[in-house]
Amino acid sequence: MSLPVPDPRDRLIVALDLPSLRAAEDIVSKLGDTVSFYKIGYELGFAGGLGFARELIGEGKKVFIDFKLHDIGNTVAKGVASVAHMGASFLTVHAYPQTMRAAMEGKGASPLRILAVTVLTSYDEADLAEAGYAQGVDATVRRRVEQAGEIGIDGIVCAPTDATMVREVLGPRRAIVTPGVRPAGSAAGDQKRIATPAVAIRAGADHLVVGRPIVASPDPAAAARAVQAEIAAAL
Ligand SMILES: O=C(O)c1cc(=O)[nH]c(=O)n1[C@@H]1O[C@H](COP(=O)(O)O)[C@@H](O)[C@H]1O
Repeated sequence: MSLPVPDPRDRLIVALDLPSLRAAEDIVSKLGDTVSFYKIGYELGFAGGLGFARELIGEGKKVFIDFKLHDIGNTVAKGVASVAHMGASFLTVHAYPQTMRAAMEGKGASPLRILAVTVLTSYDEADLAEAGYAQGVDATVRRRVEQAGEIGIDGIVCAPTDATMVREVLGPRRAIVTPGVRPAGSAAGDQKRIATPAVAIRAGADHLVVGRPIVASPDPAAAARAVQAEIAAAL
């Protein structure tokens, strides 16, 4: 059995990393029907964005809550249950076995999909070593994906540069979501393990998360359409 093929528009997830509801409403209205899937993380989430997430869901948009949960199992499971009640489509947790198990238990029979974050795209070998990990990026990602697969996780968040290996280890049935996506010529910012939309799709990503190259663009809708066109051409 393989994954249901996402609607092509749902392959692009726009990260609403914005400081206020007003800024988020402005971008969502500029993006209009072009974008169907939004990610809400720390910045907007802690600025009233969870109510906005419910509004987006009410308007038929899909919402990815990206709070990268990691806590004791009971706290994770109950937090996940609350996100499931919101009607969100995706939620991130860090790929620690206890945390992943608790999250899968907490979502119950809801359609919420739990995504496990392997090694952040802003980390390179030196960052991982500084954080006390003896293994390098590849080995850490591989081990976490193996564990996520054993636990029966719904999907993985990884760098586009890891996606080929992740697909091999994970098999065809679970989702791969890649941030760290940069259209040719756009600034990397703090991202270290990046690739273009076409490379991410060809490596096996199901969904791409793009923030600044779209939300900080003078024409966000044109920037989103350009990413979607590159995705469509690479499929
Ligand atoms: O879980 C995530 O979405 C995530 C994981 C990761 O490893 N790297 C990463 O950049 N992200 C998120 O993806 C988005 C990328 O935003 P831009 O770098 O502006 O495109 C941000 O909202 C990050 O929080």
